[in-house]
Amino acid sequence: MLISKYSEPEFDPYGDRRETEPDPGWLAPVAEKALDSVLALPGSKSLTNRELVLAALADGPSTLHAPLWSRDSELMIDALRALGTSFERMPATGGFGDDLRVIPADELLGSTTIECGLAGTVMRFVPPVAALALGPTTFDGDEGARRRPMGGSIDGLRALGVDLDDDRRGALPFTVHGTGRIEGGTVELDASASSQFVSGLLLSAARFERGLDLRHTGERLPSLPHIEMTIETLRQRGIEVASPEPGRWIVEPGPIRAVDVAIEPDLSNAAPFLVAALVAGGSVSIVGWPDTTTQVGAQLEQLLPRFGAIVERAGDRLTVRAPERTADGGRGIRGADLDLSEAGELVPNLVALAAFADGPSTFTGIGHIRHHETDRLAALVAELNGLGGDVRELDDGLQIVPAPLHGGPWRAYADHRMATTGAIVGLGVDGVIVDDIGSTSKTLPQFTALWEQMLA
Ligand SMILES: O=C(O)C1=C[C@@H](OP(=O)(O)O)[C@@H](O)[C@H](O)C1
Ligand SMILES: C=C(OP(=O)(O)O)C(=O)O
Repeated sequence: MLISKYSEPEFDPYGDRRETEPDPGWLAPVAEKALDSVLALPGSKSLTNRELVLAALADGPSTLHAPLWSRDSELMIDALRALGTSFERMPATGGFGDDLRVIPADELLGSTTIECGLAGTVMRFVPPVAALALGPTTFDGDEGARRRPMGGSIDGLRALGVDLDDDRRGALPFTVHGTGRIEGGTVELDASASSQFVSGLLLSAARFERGLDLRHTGERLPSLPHIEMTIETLRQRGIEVASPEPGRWIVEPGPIRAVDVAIEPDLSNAAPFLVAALVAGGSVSIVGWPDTTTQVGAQLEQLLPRFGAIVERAGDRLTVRAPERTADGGRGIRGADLDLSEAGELVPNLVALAAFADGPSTFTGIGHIRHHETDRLAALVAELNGLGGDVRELDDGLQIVPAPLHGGPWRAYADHRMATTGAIVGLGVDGVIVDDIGSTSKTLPQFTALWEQMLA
């Protein structure tokens, strides 16, 4: 933009109000009674954004039933549209919004800029698609997104012969100079900072001339279930994928079949509601819980009993009940020592649960969540300790010693899961004010409405 000496400052309709009326934040409601709630949840972010990419690369139009409509999925739609994909919204057949028909481009075209927001799935899954497009595509995102590691994706594409400019070396913003084709072949990359480096390459790999033989070289690999999810979505579209040994994946080249898919509810977004049953007492049920799934949120069924929860499955309904109250009126929540390397995205909500337990908890295997929407280890320590908590950061985890908490401000750091964690703490502690509950729009724009429904 050319700014001349005489230009007026850009008109900001909220400018004055922001100065005089600072956002008061969201006063988290305290649970006044035991819960008895049955909830349905919108579609999975991880499934929606994988299916969007695969549908855009497929050999014909695909329909997504009950996809997630949220900031992350809409950024993915915008990104793929910018590369030439067409989308048609269709009346819902269930779920929380329209269905979506995805019509692949005849030829993917770059010469565009893609806004990733704070979405890891957009910044790591779309660059290979941009390399398959003709022309340069520049990627950028929120301030927080520029702090998220991109080295795995960038190095992986470079090793495949793709030309990229990354002035900030391994971080946004960067430009992919797409030539319309990727030769493919053997690649090594270190995905210890994020499994999404692997998923991003696997999702596009069937469109590489020689497919992909990918090896992870780092010492640890977080969020394995998310890689399993990627493999499963590829297989559903007729792609041959093998994993002959841990940390190695082979994708054969070939057409990506156009299929209609129903998106499962987001089981990781079930976490705050299910945890609420233990903090408030009573029970919370989620309907539409799939029989089998690759979503890591399904592990809540095994994880919550470690804290004393009673979990039942009846048909498509998962119910979590609080344990018996203790003789002195305590919640009866137990502390738990857990390796959460597979389930990093559940950590913030489980930390809130551990803060109300009757003994300490230690969560390990989660150093990589320092690179999520914010440094989640530092953020959880700062916010809980700010309310009187006793949380300590470990090399690759957290130790949570329950302590009496008091009300006060809770910063979300633009992180949806920090915001929902503040809501959980606020159920049990009067006066918790979340500064940015709107950040839940990243994956669950209906969060406050569902929270109120749960408490009604
Ligand atoms: O592929 C995905 O859909 C995701 C992978 C995981 O990322 P990391 O491997 O970076 O933890 C997870 O935490 C994130 O919420 C979603
Ligand atoms: C880490 C997360 O998101 P992203 O897909 O942006 O990595 C998350 O949702 O917890």
